[in-house]
Amino acid sequence: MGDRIRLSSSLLLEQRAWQVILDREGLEWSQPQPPSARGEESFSVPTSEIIAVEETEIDEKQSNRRKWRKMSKRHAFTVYYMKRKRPHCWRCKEATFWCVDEQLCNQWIQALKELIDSQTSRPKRLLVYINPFSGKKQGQRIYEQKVAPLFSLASISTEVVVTEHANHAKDNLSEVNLANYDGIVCVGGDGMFSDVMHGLIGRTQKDSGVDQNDPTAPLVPCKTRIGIIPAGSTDCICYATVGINDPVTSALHIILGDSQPLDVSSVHRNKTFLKYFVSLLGYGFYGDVLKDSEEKRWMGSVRYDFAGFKTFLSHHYYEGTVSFLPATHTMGCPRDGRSCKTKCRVCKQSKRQLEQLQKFEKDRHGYDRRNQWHVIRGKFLAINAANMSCACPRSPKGLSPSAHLADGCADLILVHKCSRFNFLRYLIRHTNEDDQFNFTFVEVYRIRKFHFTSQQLEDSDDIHNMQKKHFGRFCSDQPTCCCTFSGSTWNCDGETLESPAIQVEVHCQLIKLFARGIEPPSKYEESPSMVQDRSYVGRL
Ligand SMILES: CCCCCCCCCCCCC/C=C/[C@@H](O)[C@H](COP(=O)(O)O)NC(C)=O
Ligand SMILES: Nc1ncnc2c1ncn2[C@@H]1O[C@H](COP(=O)(O)OP(=O)(O)O)[C@@H](O)[C@H]1O
Ligand SMILES: [Ca+2]
Repeated sequence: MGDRIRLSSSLLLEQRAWQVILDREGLEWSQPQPPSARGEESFSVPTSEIIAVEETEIDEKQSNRRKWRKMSKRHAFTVYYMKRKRPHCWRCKEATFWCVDEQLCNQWIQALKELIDSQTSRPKRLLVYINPFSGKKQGQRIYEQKVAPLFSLASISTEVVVTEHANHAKDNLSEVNLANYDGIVCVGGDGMFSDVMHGLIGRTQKDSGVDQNDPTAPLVPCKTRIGIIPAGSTDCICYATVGINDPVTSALHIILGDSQPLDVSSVHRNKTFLKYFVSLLGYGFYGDVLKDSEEKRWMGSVRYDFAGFKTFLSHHYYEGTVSFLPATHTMGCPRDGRSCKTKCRVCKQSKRQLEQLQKFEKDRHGYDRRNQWHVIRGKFLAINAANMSCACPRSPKGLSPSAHLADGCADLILVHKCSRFNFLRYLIRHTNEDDQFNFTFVEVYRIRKFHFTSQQLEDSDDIHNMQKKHFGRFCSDQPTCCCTFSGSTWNCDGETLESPAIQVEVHCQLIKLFARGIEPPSKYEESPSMVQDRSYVGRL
């Protein structure tokens, strides 16, 4: 839309006349002479929050109403826009404006359409993957009833794939023509997102000739954004990037073309790529909870409560060595209370400084005096690497409340062996305002890379080294070693991963989501209150 477009007309809304103005900034309507009893009434919707405009069909009943009979011809258009219902929760609202003649009505529709088209970050074609078995098995219903009508209102064309097996989305993404789509949408939980993300990252690396098995290879960032329609059991990734697990809100973030960069961490064992994660990589407690709950899938999301209780009672600890490279490129730290918000400055600055640091390291062939690895040997109840806060309905502040979405760091949380009572106190602090890191048995570090080796593997390595010396065999070089270990399992974004030794590296802003991070509360207060409070989709 050109700068020249500015419309200003007197139009009817809810049987009252309003002065309505449209310019590049957005749409505004106010009472020309505010009745003193009501006070001044004025409403505005920024361009970035206008969803669609449609010519309004006028039914007989409406047109026969006395008020409308005064108008020679009955022409109206409806504007659909986003409204903040409560913090982080968005809805699609509508306002119908009546015009004196057809020409004026068309002029308004045309101008609004041009304005919407000028929003180039909005997707027009989406590839949608639905896991019909996520969470309460409502994925398909949620998509068809709450999301598809909004996509069609916003003139977005979709290709929908209902998955038939695990890894279906991942396999499919290795062959589709990505140029045909402006984004990928996954309907499901964290596991479904993981499938889609692995497909997209794997595809991008393959197309760019990058070998994912090489732990030192710089990965190529993915251009296509991913949208998450939450329909899973935990929905941590959606909750921590949007602030709520609500399908309509997520659909609106997609439609309005939001973009939130996200760090992705890679997990390798020696020269073998194992997995990526964006939220949690957890060994010990969270790994055991996940492994136990996988056998109880039929229970739905309560499986986590059962498995959580059982795992808590079993109180297993695991011995091993953690070594990590602390992040020196960021001004944030895990206990500074500066949580990641929309357009986060910590993330922006960290990315810039990380690029400088990486250039410096490259010039010096990896050598940097600050690159000091820390080594901690111990008995751990839990080892958690949180790439983001990991907030979810079970823990609204998350495992690491001040972790950032896009700073190139993860927060490494080490929970040392302690009494059951103390571990319970630690867990409970995930659900209240108290600092869960304020315990002598808990350590937390902001890191770029970390390694873990279980005690059993270290011991068997010693034996193997001896064997190698005497017999020339060395089986622990293999990713799937012939030995069995009584170690824990990794919980990698809700997917189980078995490996007694891993190397993890954070890749700053490797992917982008249709989201905008956590909006500060002031945004909700700014949201316009509406004359016409009919929700288009809220009732569905
Ligand atoms: C006594 C009180 C105990 C309260 C403990 C609260 C801690 C809750 C922390 C939640 C863990 C967040 C990490 C998210 C993991 C998901 O990826 C994963 C899989 O989610 P999905 O089923 O795919 O949606 N879910 C779980 C529970 O491991
Ligand atoms: N049609 C399917 N049948 C079985 N498993 C599937 C199907 N589609 C996807 N999956 C797998 O289901 C797992 C869990 O999915 P997710 O959406 O996270 O549900 P939940 O939140 O209930 O765990 C994912 O690992 C995904 O690969
Ligand atoms: Ca991060």
